[in-house]
Amino acid sequence: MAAAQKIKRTVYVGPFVHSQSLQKLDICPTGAIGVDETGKIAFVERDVKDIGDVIPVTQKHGWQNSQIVRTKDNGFFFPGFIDTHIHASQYPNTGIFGKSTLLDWLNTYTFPLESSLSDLSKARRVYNRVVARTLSQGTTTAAYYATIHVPATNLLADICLAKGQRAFVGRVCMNAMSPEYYRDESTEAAMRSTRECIEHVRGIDPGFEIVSPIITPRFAPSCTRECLREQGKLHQETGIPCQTHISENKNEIELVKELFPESKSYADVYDSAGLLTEKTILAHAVHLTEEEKALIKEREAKISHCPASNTALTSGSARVRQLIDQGLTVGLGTDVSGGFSPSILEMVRQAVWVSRHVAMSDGDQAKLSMEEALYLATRGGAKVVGLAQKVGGFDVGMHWDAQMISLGSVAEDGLTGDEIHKDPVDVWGWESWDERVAKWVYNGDDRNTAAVWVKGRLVHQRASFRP
Ligand SMILES: Nc1nc2[nH]cnc2c(=O)[nH]1
Ligand SMILES: [Zn+2]
Repeated sequence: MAAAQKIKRTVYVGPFVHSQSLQKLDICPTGAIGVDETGKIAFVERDVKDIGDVIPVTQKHGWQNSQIVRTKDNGFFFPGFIDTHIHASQYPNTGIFGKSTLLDWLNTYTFPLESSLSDLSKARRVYNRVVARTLSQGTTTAAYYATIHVPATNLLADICLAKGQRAFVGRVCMNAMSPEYYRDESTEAAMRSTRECIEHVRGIDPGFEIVSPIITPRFAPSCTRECLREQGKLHQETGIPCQTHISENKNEIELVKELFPESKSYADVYDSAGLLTEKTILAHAVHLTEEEKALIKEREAKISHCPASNTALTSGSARVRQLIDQGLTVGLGTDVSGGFSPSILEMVRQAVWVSRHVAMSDGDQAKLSMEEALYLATRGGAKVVGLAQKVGGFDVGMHWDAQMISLGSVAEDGLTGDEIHKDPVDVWGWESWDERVAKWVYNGDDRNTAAVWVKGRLVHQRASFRP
């Protein structure tokens, strides 16, 4: 099923930027990165004397016949973004939430839309669009929620694989507190459907190299105890990762207390079902107690911070700086369509903004820096989805999951080539590299994403750009 595309040995020449650590961006203005036929980084040269002449570099590595791809327009290479929480099925609702909060938002907007994806031709249109759109925004890995429908969920996995996006594809499990028209009939039915989706992915990508299944109990209120336990058993037996929501909204937390009175906390509901492990992604985590944070840390479960969604649904402001300082592993999630944008670059901004609002009440130590937010979008996200050895940075041996950022191009400014050349340094090109990255983070969008690769395969390019 995978579109077999032969990858040419390629040297990516030009500046590159990636996270060295949480606080530190590594900015290399004179780089050349060699990517082999398996899509892995074979070498990283940092000091290319003459960026116009890479023959010495290719000779040094015996790569004379390789393809050369260069940055343009004051651009740079940056690791692909990792969206650790996105509902592919909710894409048509992006931006629609009114004044609702979580529980009425689910009933008003979300369940009717998700239910309509039983229509496979609609699912095909929606899923083709969401995968193409997220790739165009530089998202090379996404942890997707689909719907309860097996054929549509399998189709999402097919589309991710065909378009080359690294993805975790989850069939949503929900056999309780959900509308009659949109729920799993029983635990047995839910488990059967979940297994069918897992086997489908095994059939199209046996090593789960690009697409992986992910066990997806929607959230505690939408699953019976028995259903949670069965999913926990499957998670433990197969080692297939798991994703769910936690502690997003205060009414939701009260509901969990009512539904699971025997549990010490929301986190404990998942823990006692065997669903809290180092392969679990917990979305939101806005209102966790100290005990819950300690439990999540002990289990090494991961957190997807969804700042846009938490603001849109007025769920609250996650103390993300505190979560990180307390040793929890955090990545960013768009949470489309609770979140209003499918762009992780937008989530970088939103994470910074939310932390600044927290800082206005809690003090400056709550602030997340731009460098830290970029780390969460890349290496942090890679840790959350269990791919830290493969993606999120430009280290030798890692996969080439990357985007080429292009700044100040002619088309974006609406200027002609002549006009640009008359005044080439006025808007772009005069700043320090730190400032250039900041200008991209705070002003950039998909027009700056010239090209995107996953495991060395070109998976998106802007119409005006030919590598
Ligand atoms: N944001 C969000 N929270 C949820 N909790 C349960 N389902 C959902 C969902 O679809 N979106
Ligand atoms: Zn969500």
